[in-house]
Amino acid sequence: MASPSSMTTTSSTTSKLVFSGCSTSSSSSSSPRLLPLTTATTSSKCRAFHFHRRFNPLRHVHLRPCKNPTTVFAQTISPPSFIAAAMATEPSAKVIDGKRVAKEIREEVAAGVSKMKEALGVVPGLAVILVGDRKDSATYVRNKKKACEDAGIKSFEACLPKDATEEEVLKHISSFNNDPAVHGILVQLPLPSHINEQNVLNAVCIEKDVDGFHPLNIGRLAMRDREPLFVPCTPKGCIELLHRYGVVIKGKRAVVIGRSNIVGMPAALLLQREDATVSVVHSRTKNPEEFTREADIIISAVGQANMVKGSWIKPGAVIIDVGINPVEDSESPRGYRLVGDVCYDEARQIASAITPVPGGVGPMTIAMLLSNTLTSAKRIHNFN
Ligand SMILES: Nc1nc2c(c(=O)[nH]1)N[C@@H](CN(C=O)c1ccc(C(=O)N[C@@H](CCC(=O)O)C(=O)O)cc1)CN2
Repeated sequence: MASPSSMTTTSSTTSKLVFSGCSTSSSSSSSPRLLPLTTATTSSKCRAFHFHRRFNPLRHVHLRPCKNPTTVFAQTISPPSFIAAAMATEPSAKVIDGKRVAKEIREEVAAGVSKMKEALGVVPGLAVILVGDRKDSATYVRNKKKACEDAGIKSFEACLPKDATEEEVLKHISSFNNDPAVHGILVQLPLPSHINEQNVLNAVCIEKDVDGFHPLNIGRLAMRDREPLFVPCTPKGCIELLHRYGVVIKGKRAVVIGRSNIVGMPAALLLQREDATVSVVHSRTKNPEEFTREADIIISAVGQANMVKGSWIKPGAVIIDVGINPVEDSESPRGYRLVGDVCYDEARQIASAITPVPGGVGPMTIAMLLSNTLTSAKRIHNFN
């Protein structure tokens, strides 16, 4: 299991590079793992997309009930078991394309923004506060600004030096709280260590808290029959991917790996609100693989490259990999490449569906931010 210090949500591209292989066996991570015949047969039979019939973007997959009476499985035509054994060396999980879904959402938001502008003459506005000179944070803020521009959302920015005081940050928040052109406010995390994150997040007015990190919004997320005004963007993006790919959550066993405030904790709350039975695995969990192996749905958000091995995964599970970890790669022009928390090559042979890194959950974070900003503007202006 990851050490406590590495149990962060996503590691940055500026953080230390690591070598991290997949399998603990002698085979390399890039070579296909040969599954035993029994595993291969099981996984091809119950390659379990748990589809809603109502909406299914994977139209080429035939839907038919599995022998398990409680679940609907999607299957391609079942091959004889000897073919299944041969196929077991090929990756067969469906790739959940977050980049494509995020683009769709951004287009939906752009359409909503122009509708609002036409009807009311109001343009939604998002204010971003960036403190310090972390390269990764600066890139995320730049990408958020560009995404706003593309969707027709006005963006406001306050860039403060790394030695800015907490009072200065609070002053900017207060000014955005009082600005009627601003409908959403976010403070890019992490903040420099001398600034108290809690004080800062508490200062954002909850009606503009598009990151959903205000304790009142998180508290409502945790309570039954209460509705938060906003849900944090990355976990919301994870659930949106499951919905858009027709994965049934209700009644399923889910494991969230990592308990950060930004991803793990709210992801667990969201899954619970969707009627999953949820376990949270963290740095102090003994034998995390035993919990993970029971899960129909895995959301991993620890920031530890290739931590979740193929042997941790139940055949047919759906995997949402939130980790973005740089690993040394001399063949890449940047000298590194990004990998997730889950050993992708191994997982693709066992899971029924998986998000890639990059191009999975990452792009959804910004798409959900735009969506939350439009929702906020609509609520403030009472526009449906
Ligand atoms: N105030 C916030 N701070 C942070 C959040 C957040 O939601 N609110 N999340 C992360 C960083 N983040 C957005 O802020 C973010 C992370 C990753 C991506 C993304 O698109 N990743 C790409 C890969 C990018 C690359 O090549 O480097 C991907 O996974 O495909 C977008 C936004 C921490 N801080």
